[in-house]
Parts: sequence; structure tokens; C-alpha cells
Amino acid sequence: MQAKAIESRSGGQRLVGPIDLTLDGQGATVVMGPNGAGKTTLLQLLHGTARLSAGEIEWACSTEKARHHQAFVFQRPVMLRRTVLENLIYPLRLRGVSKAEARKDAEEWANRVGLEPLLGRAAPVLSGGEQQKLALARALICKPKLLFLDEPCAALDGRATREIEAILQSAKSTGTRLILSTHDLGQARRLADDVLFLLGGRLQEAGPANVFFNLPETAEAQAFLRGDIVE
Ligand SMILES: Nc1ncnc2c1ncn2[C@@H]1O[C@H](COP(=O)(O)OP(=O)(O)OP(=O)(O)O)[C@@H](O)[C@H]1O
Repeated sequence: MQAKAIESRSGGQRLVGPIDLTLDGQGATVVMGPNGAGKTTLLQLLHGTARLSAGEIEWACSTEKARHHQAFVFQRPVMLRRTVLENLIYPLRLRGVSKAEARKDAEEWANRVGLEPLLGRAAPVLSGGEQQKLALARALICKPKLLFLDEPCAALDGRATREIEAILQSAKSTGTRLILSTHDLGQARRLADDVLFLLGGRLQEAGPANVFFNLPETAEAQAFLRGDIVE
């Protein structure tokens, strides 16, 4: 994927950009930066759920086909007000998978993320961590090539975060490319292969995670990593 001079503007104000970005290969790209830096907006621009005010995004295949192989997980899980099983079956049925096959996959994924005992439970009554695991399983069940995650663990405790990270590591190892925003430096260190550091809507630093964490180039990134307040 190549993003060329992409921008998001609102009411004459530039929220994000211009940003040039190339994403390829495998692994996890972690998007970091202070509140309002533009992390959510950048993920949405790349996924096509926010409109580009300028610039363009080129995929290796057609944009339509690329979107078909993508999924997005939000900070607050979005789900159907139906059972866990129905939530898992739904995206597969939308893609034309038979009922029997969809059910089999749903049970397998519920098992993988530890939700098998809850298959018959209504999704809205699940705990926050269970809901996020369901949202993740529902995103991964269609085997996306690219998975966007916007602060997926922001509202979760340590145990749920660990479980979500284990699912993400496993998705990564089976070839799903991850792009994830987080405020949690520890999570970024655990998951990132590459880092995008945003500040004021601009890409302040971009590169391999070990370089970013050990030798950040800019004073702003150094301050951010020290835990100072950066605006
Ligand atoms: N639809 C919108 N209309 C106007 N301004 C917006 C809109 N969406 C976002 N913004 C502004 O764009 C900037 C970037 O917001 P964004 O949510 O992308 O940042 P973020 O880095 O994800 O922040 P946070 O860490 O607080 O979630 C902010 O100043 C925000 O107020």
C-alpha cells in the first residue's frame, strides 16, 4: 500500500497530513502519538471510512478488492444485539459461506479466543474484555490480509489485554498484517515491528520499532518515550 500526500481537512482546518506512507510485508505497525495527534483519523483514511481531502492511496490490487480483505476493530466493540454465535456467523454469511460451514468456523474461533462457553449468550451482556475478544474473532474469522485496530485495549484490564495481544500475535504469525494505534507504550513495545509517530497530524517519525524505541530521532519522540507531556 502506498499513501501519497494524504490529508484530512475539516472546516478549512487540516486535521491530518500531508502524509506519505508505504506499508508492505508482514508484521505489525503501531501508530503512536498524543491525544488528538490524528491516529484514529489516519487509520480511517487508510481503511476508507474517512474521506481523503487530498492525496491518494494505491493498493497492490484494486481498492475494492483491497477493502474486501481488510477489517477494523474499534476501541469500543461494535456488535449485533444477538448471540456470540450469531455475531461470529454473520460476516461469513455476508460473504456467501454456507450455514453449516459458518457455524463450524464460528465454533472454532470461539474456542480459539476462549468464548466457546458463551456461544449462546447475548453479546451485549458480555464483559468489556469478552466483547473485545468477540470483535476481534469476528474480524479475524474472514482471514483479513490487513487488520486495523484503534486502541483495542484502551478500556481493558491487564488480563484481557494479555489475551487480546496473544490473539494478535497469533494473527500476525498466520499472515495478517496489523496496523494498531495505542497509548500504551508497553503494548507498542510488545507488538510493534514498525512505528508511526504522529504529532499534530503530521508523521513525525516512521521506522523499525527497535530504532524508534532505542534511538528516536526527534526531541518530541524522545520526550514522548520518556513519558513527558508532548503536544
Ligand atoms: N469529524 C471531525 N471533524 C472535525 N474534527 C475532527 C473530526 N475527527 C477528528 N477531528 C479532530 O482531528 C484531530 C485528530 O483526531 P483523532 O481522533 O484522529 O486523534 P487521535 O490521535 O486518535 O486522538 P486520541 O488519542 O485522543 O483518540 C483532533 O484535533 C480532533 O479533534
